[in-house]
Amino acid sequence: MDSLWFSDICGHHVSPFTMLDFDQSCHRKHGFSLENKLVFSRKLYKQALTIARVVSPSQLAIVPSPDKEPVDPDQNHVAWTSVKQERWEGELVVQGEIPLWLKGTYLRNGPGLWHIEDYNFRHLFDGYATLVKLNFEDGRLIAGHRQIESEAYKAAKKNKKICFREFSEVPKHENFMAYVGDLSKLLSGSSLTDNANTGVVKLGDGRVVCLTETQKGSLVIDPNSLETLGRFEYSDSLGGLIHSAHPIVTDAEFLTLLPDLLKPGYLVVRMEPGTNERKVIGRVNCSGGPAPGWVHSFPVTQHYVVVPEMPLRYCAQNLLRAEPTPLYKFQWHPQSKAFLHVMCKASGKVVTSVEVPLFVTFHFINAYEEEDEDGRVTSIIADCCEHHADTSILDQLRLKNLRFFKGEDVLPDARVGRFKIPLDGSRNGKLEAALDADEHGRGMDMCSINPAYLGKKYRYAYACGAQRPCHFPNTLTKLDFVEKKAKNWYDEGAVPSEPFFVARPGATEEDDGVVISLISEKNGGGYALLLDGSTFKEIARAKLPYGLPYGLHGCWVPKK
Ligand SMILES: CC1=C[C@H](O/C=C(C)\C=C\C2=C(C)CCCC2(C)C)OC1=O
Ligand SMILES: CC(/C=C/C=O)=C\C=C/O
Ligand SMILES: [Fe+2]
Repeated sequence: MDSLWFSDICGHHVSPFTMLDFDQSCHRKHGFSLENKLVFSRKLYKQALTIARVVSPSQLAIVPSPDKEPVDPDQNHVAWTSVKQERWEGELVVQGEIPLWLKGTYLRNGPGLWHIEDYNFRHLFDGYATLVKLNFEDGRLIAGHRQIESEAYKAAKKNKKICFREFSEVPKHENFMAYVGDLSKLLSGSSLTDNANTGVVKLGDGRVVCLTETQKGSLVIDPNSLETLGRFEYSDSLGGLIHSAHPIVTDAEFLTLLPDLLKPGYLVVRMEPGTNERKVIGRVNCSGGPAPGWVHSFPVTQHYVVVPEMPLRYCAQNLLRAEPTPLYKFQWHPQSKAFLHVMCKASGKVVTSVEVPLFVTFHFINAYEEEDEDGRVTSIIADCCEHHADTSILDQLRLKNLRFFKGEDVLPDARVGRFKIPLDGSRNGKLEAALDADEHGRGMDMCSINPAYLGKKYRYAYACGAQRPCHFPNTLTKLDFVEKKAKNWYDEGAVPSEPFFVARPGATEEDDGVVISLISEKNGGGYALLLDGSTFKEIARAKLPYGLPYGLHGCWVPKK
């Protein structure tokens, strides 16, 4: 029989199993068989064996061993537990119906492996990237996951220690001279990670790239095999080490922001499909603060790029530190104020810079232009998942906080923050909630929209909200900005990842499509979930052979 390198789905130990051994082992230890627990019939075993790719033992150099995962059941939710093996692929049993028009691959990236040997990482964003795929065709679903082979991941496996600077983790130095050497490597960027664990985008030319906040962490992958094909080399000489983790990517262009830490500001750049060269659209100088604000994401309208300047700013001193600070590589500068800058995409001119109330956001949702009756643009609306100008969400995403949940309501409140930016020369913009945050349990993050409405007036967004008490966004929510209402989906104890909207080809209604999410369950299981974009009711789910760790952002690769 083909042998599959499987770890125990219940996280007890790691060893190679045949599929049958795997089942028997589960039965021995837990009193249930894989068949009962995972709705895996013998027939499906056979199917899985023919479809599943055989993984060589050498690919499993790093897998969790039992003593490294927390033993307290309150602390080992599969969402915050390292992925159980390097890779897997197989067909899933579908309950319900996958629409026949849904043809293509949903890819989701995220930090899925949070330890090297005995060393456990501290922050959610530190984990080595795990890429997941859900390939839909003819109502069937083939799923898979695979570790991204970044230099940082390969070096960690080889040397059995962290070798590059991650979000909060820094390689340990043997002595002071090694630390000084590392500082010089930091300036050149060579000590920064290329662990592309944040998102994945499909460029207009079809290339699929995994991304993180470092420019060197732009890695091209094969969307079918999930193999890492190599680094995406930017061929321009714009330099810099970091960029926004969320470029705006359409079939026509790739837009991103390059923060300038030396002369505080941002370059707004554009790359055409089929090229690797970013060209500068324009530059925005910061209006306050010693450094640019963190630009994890930014919004665009049809004619403008909105450059956010958050008071949560990059901090050169914190970048150099060996131990994480409470705000990691950032610092909170309320006195430096918050601004939004609006740049014309065609001319690169900054048409306005307005001061806005202090805010904290990872994710902008969308933006659009408002016009007067003569068709003149009078203002810009920009929506984001806003954390009430409170940076404590960064601390809440430490693994010890995520793993330790005793039922207290500790998730800081968030809302859909709606900015109004006047274009009449006024110096101030407004920030208000777009709807009553109680509609979505005062949790708000990880959003998506119908991509056809990017930069245009839109009505719906999909995001993660909260059913309290909770310590992490635990619902999927559909936001209706016209009715100012939300529809919520909830499964007790489950951690859903970003709801991703895929429009039905030919649809004329904004919400005509499906919403895809991957759910990590409290019993260690997991499933792919499909909701109807309009009713927000479940239309299909498919159980995975084992639950996957939490993931961040995804993209859709339609079948050619
Ligand atoms: C959110 C989110 C952040 C994330 O980031 C990963 C990395 C490696 C970030 C690194 C850095 C900064 C955030 C600030 C500037 C320095 C640098 C070290 C590049 O993944 C996420 O999802
Ligand atoms: C998981 C998350 C942010 C991810 C950034 O990419 C936020 C969760 C709660 O707000
Ligand atoms: Fe993000």
